[in-house]
Amino acid sequence: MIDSEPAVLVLEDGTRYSGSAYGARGRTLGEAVFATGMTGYQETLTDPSYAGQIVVQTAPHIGNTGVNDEDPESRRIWVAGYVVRDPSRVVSNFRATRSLDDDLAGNGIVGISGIDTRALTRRLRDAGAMRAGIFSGADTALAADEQLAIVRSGAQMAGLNLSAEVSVSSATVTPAVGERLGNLAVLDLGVKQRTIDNLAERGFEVHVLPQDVTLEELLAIEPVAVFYSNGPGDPAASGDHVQLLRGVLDEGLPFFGICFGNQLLGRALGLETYKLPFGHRGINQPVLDKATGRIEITAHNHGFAVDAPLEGVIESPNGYGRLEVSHVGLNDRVVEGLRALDIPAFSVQYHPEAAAGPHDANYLFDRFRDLVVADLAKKN
Ligand SMILES: NC(=O)CC[C@H](N)C(=O)O
Repeated sequence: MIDSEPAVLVLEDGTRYSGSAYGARGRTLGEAVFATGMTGYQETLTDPSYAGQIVVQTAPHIGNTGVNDEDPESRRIWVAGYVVRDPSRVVSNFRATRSLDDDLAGNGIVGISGIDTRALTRRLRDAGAMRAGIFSGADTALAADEQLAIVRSGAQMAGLNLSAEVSVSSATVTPAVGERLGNLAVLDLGVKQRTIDNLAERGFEVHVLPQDVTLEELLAIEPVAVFYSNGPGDPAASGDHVQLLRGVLDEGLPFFGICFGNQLLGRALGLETYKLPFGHRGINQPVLDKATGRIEITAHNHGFAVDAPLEGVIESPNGYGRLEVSHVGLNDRVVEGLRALDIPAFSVQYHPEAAAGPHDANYLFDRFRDLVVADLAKKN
């Protein structure tokens, strides 16, 4: 269903884009960011790392394959708002059970269509990610300066802790596929389904734990290793998760972290994180794996990054021995992975689970399994 009810997107710098209401009607606030994937809108919408963000799709035509029940990465849509150029008028796919417009409306997600997403993306690229609001339905009657004041009263992403919003409230268990290696403690900061699947396929019994779990509760499941997931928010506002991770590392447990998990490993080891001007969001980002010299095309979704020298060995300021940057983003030379040299811990800033593709980085789950197997052999 496409209609022409008016809607407006307002950026905190005062820029306004007029378009049509898409999805639910009303008002929504969030940080405006752009995502460059040509495919995978369902995976984008259901990625918990997008909580608190209004996502702009740079691909102009969205919704062609509708919405199916197999591709979601979590139990619901998490974006705060959705911006597209040209929504598909027809749904054409054998798996589709509904249209994207209906799915957004059903989930209460306020969107806007018919705006110049290319101009908007250039604005966000030049001025940086910023607070924004979408106003439709009765909220279009608000005066422009009133709408702008509402946008400017919204939360800044820097300093925001959103983990409690997205995490499970009680533990869930996914059995290992094939030969069982042992229990894996996964701290759920917004974990994606494909990550759980990949870990289970490597022989882990995957225990997804609430984000406020204590070290004692975590150790009580007798994990052979610990994993920290991706997730929304500013890693600098996640002191409790960093403390928990230091406890895990002090126990000598092998550790793997993805995205938010990479930023928290960096902080646990004593490095700083910082906010990127507009971030990396898409499925076509080149990354160098320094260990092999191989360049991978990878999926990204991050607005913050770890601050560390790209070359050479660093001494952990927190006493965890030597560490190095393992992966480098080739578009802007941003840290995309960390490896500790004296403890069994590593992490990547990007997404080896890579829904909706590409799968170049899938080997990282094997690397984690190998690390745990070696650790178990050493301890036995
Ligand atoms: N996907 C993620 O884990 C994102 C991590 C963090 N919220 C960031 O924006 O950088």
